[in-house]
Amino acid sequence: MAQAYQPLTDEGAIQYVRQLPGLFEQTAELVNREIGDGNLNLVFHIVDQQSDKSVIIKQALPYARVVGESWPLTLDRARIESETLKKEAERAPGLVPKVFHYDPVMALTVMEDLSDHIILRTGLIQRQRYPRLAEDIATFLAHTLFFTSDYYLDPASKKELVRQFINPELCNITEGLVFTDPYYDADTNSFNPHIRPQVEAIWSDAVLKREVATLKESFMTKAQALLHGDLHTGSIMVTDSSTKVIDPEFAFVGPIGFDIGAFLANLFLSFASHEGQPGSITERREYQVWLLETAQQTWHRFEQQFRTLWQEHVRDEMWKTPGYVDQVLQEILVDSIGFAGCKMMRRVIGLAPVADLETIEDERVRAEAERLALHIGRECVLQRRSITDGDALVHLVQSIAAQKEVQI
Ligand SMILES: Nc1ncnc2c1ncn2[C@@H]1O[C@H](COP(=O)(O)OP(=O)(O)O)[C@@H](O)[C@H]1O
Ligand SMILES: CSC[C@H]1O[C@H](OP(=O)(O)O)[C@H](O)[C@@H]1O
Repeated sequence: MAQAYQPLTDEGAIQYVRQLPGLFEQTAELVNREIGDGNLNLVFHIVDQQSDKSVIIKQALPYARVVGESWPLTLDRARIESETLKKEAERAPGLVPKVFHYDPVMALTVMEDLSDHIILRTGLIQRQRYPRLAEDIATFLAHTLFFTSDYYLDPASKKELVRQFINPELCNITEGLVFTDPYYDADTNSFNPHIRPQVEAIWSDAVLKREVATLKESFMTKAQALLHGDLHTGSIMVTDSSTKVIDPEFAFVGPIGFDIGAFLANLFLSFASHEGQPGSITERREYQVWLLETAQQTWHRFEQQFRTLWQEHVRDEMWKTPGYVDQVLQEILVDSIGFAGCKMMRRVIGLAPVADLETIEDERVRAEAERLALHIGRECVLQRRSITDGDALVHLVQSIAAQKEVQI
């Protein structure tokens, strides 16, 4: 075990897992590849060529990988990630990778290798359909969020949970990159020059910015439940029959709608991207229908499961008042749609774009998809309070896409 933090080399990662009890035989022929493709961390894939047994080591760097050493970042995010994965495994068994080992000094987690899965975003770009996706994500959301909220936990345990998952540096990234930088001419922004008029319209839209300001305040103050904190389609790995949620280093106790909104936003970003991805119009339209059905089903099944958990477990007598759960769920839906809107606009205007849009090679074609994403994002923020169910949400997205001239 290392006495001081150091980033692992390829060989160091092999030596590290070799000395951990219970993982590999002494005779194991270990090979290693660094496969990290995210913005922040190192990820090593280590395989025993004799037995085919494999593990993943994820190690935090003391800075944000995408920017470099000029952006220092806490190593505590590795603790947040491993402790969140363990909590999620208790409440949503089978939907997260197993944690084998966590090392606070090396800021690393050794976990189950999910290389038989692919990153959902990649699957969506390839227009794959995942029959279990809506149900599994709804289950993950309903269970992880309900059981870490005041609706279930006693007040002292809930406040201890808030303390355990104080995550100021990672929250600060979201506060900046999601809720502030896209709304002015920030240095961190990076967008397609063909959409500058639409981006400038957003910068000067005071009505929109007041609504985003409200959502930012909710993100910072509404300590409802332990969130994953970054539930985009790059944080979900899938096969036809399995769904796993990875990468909860942005976890903290925040508004329930933030996780739901992140997932919906990324389905809608994929929806917009298929305006510009290659393929016949029929193929693309049919896939867009599947994406919207998945969004609708995710909300529908989340709501049903959350209601069931509420009926069985809600703790406080006042919250058993008839109609209160309906009010709570309506507020969660409105928050989710608002956060979804912000999450869409940040991926078009700000740092850290998404491959769904970036893989559209022709930048004029990409601009059309990006304008649609901005338009959906803006309307989600502005119209969120008038939406009462998943059907109405899907209808909103469809009606925006159906407009011939997309104007912001
Ligand atoms: N448990 C795992 N099994 C297999 N591959 C993984 C696993 N965890 C991460 N990866 C791979 O590493 C990549 C980066 O991981 P991620 O946790 O998203 O890192 P970051 O925090 O830097 O974004 C993922 O996109 C995925 O390809
Ligand atoms: C400088 S961090 C940018 C961006 O990256 C994170 O995503 P991931 O760790 O999955 O790559 C998060 O969404 C941050 O906002």
